[in-house]
Amino acid sequence: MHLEVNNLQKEFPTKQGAVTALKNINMHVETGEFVCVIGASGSGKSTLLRLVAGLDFPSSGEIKVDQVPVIGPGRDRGMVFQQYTLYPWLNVAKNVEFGLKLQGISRAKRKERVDYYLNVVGLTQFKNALPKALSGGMKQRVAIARALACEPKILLMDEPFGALDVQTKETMQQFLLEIWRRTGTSILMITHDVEEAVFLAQRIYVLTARPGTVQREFNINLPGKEEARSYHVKSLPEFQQYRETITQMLRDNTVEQEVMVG
Ligand SMILES: Nc1ncnc2c1ncn2[C@@H]1O[C@H](COP(=O)(O)OP(=O)(O)OP(=O)(O)O)[C@@H](O)[C@H]1O
Repeated sequence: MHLEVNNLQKEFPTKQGAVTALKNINMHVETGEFVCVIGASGSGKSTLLRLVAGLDFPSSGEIKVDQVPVIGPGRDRGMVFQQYTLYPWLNVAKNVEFGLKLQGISRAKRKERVDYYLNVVGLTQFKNALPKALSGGMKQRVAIARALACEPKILLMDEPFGALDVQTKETMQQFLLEIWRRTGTSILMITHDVEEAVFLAQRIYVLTARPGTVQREFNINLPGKEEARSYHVKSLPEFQQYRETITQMLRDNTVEQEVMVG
């Protein structure tokens, strides 16, 4: 899998004139990589992910997955959003199965995949439950299983843990790392949480705000990449260093914006 974003630009027409949400964005994700995009509010993170997902079109530039230009949504890219997007009237298993049905996959194969991915996310016992009976973290695990079940080339995640409480969020981050290792899936994730990005990603793109441009790319080298990484990593000086550098970068950005507006 090779995802590339070349000279991407996105403008939105408004009554006050065009707003440039993204400008000259270049980035890539390779097979099995975990990449985060971080930026302050308004830096165009969601816009970027929507473009990669094919839910909107760039004003210029292009996005390719394995050399094929993105011209709309496709099963090569799985999406997980911040808000739980489960069908409330379908039970957990049927939610996971939904996309497979649309793909015309046979009943036997569907059952096999649903069972497999429910096991991956640890929700086998809840397969007959309706979403309303699940906690926020569990709902998000169903959403991840649903996206993985379609076996996309890359998982696109838009602040997937943004609506969860701190405790659940930490559990889900650890859990996502385990899934990533187990399935070898490639992940492109948007977040505004520096600690989350440094903990999860192998590489981080930091965006500036208005217009969103890539300010810097970081390779995150922390111990425990191969084996299960634990939260102890957060107390390492290297971790703190990454966190402080990126936080400062975002802060400077925000201050510049405020000065410009003021
Ligand atoms: N449909 C739209 N029409 C006009 N402007 C838009 C539209 N969508 C986004 N924008 C503008 O583009 C910029 C980037 O928005 P976007 O939501 O992608 O940022 P973000 O980094 O995801 O922000 P947040 O973290 O607050 O969600 C903002 O200035 C926003 O106002």
